[in-house]
Amino acid sequence: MNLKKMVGIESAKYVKDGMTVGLGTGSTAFFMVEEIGRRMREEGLSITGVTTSNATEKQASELGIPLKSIDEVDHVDVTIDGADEISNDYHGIKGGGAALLFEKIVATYSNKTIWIVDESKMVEHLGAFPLPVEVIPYGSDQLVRLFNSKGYNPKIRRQDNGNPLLTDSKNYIIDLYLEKIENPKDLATWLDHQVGVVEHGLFLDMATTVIIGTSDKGVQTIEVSR
Ligand SMILES: O=C(CO)[C@H](O)[C@H](O)COP(=O)(O)O
Repeated sequence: MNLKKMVGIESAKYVKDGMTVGLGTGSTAFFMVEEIGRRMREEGLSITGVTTSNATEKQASELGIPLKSIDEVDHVDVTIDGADEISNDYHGIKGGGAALLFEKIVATYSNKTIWIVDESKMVEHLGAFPLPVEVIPYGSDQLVRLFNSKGYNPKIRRQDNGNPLLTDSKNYIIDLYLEKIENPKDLATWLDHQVGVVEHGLFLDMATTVIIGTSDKGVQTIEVSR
C-alpha cells in the first residue's frame, strides 16, 4: 500500500467517538480525512472536525464531516497532520502546502498532535526542505531584502502564472533555502520578532506522536516524550 495512505489510515484509529479533531492539510492528511469519512459512514463514528485549510474544508464537507471553526470549540482533542520534514528530535517543518498558519493555530489548541509521514520526511537536521514563512504582502520585498542580508536565500512562492501564491488568509509565502538549520529555536525566535511575518513553518515541540510509513517495517509509531 502507498505509505501515505498507510499512515493516514493508521492515524484515524486515534479518533474516538465524540472527539473534536483537527484535520490537517496535504496529500498524506487527505487519506486520514478519507478514512474518518469512511468510519463515519460504515461504523457510525461521530466527530466534529476543525479544518486547517480551505482544501481540507472542501474535502471534509463533501464527506459529510460536521465542522466547526477553531473559535467555536474550547479545545481540540487531537490534530492529525502531515509534515515536510521531521528531525530526529521530532521538531518539524510544515507549510509545503501553504497552510502553515491555520495548521499551527489548530495544533496550538490541541491536546495531542499526531504527524503522519512517509519515511522520506525523516531527517537528521531540518533545513533541506525550504522553510516557508507567511508574510503580509505589504512590505514583503523589504522582508526579502532582510532575509537576503542574513544569507537565508529567500524566494517568494509563485503560481504558474508568475503571480505570488496567496495563502487562505491572502498572504504571501517566502521560502527560505537554508539547506541546514543549525539552531531551529533561535531562528524561530528571530522570525517571531520580524514585523510583517505572520507565521513560519518551524513547528517546534508540537508533535506528541509521529507515525511513519516505511517500506520494509510497515508503520512505526513514536510517542514523543519532552
Ligand atoms: O504543512 C503542510 C501543508 O501546509 C503539509 O502537511 C505538508 O506540506 C505535508 O504535505 P504532504 O503530506 O502532501 O507531503
